[in-house]
Amino acid sequence: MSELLQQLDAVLESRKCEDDAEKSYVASLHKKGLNKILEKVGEEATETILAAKDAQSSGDNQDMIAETADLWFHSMVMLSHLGAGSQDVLQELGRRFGLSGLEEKAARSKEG
Ligand SMILES: N=c1c2ncn([C@@H]3O[C@H](COP(=O)(O)OP(=O)(O)OP(=O)(O)O)[C@@H](O)[C@H]3O)c2ncn1[C@@H]1O[C@H](COP(=O)(O)O)[C@@H](O)[C@H]1O
Repeated sequence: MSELLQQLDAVLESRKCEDDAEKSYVASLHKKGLNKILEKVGEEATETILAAKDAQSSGDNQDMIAETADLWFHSMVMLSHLGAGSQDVLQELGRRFGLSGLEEKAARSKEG
């Protein structure tokens, strides 16, 4: 699965050199710039929340899964636009793996 994210990262990166925004959605986002990309991330986050509420009442997860894919994808475009990638996020999740969220929070408040 991480291989798929890596492949998608490479495609997103290559779209920075694609001049024809008519041919590529990702190139069009890179060209419009960070504000447009962030607008899409916010829009997809809202759509994911609404789809999750619908999934709870209908018992059908399909739309929620599709909206989450849109959110992940646009977040990956954001990372790529700023010179980061999904592997950086996976590394951070790996670092946190097995570390209880409550323990981590308690350690943070002791530090502060
Ligand atoms: N995974 C995706 C992906 N997911 C969603 N989308 C596009 O995201 C767009 C925005 O979704 P919306 O539901 O908001 O659609 P919309 O209302 O038409 O969008 P706006 O007019 O508001 O911009 C749609 O056009 C979707 O097709 C994606 N576009 C591309 N990819 C991947 O990125 C690769 C490169 O894409 P291109 O750069 O277009 O070749 C593709 O091969 C795919 O692997």
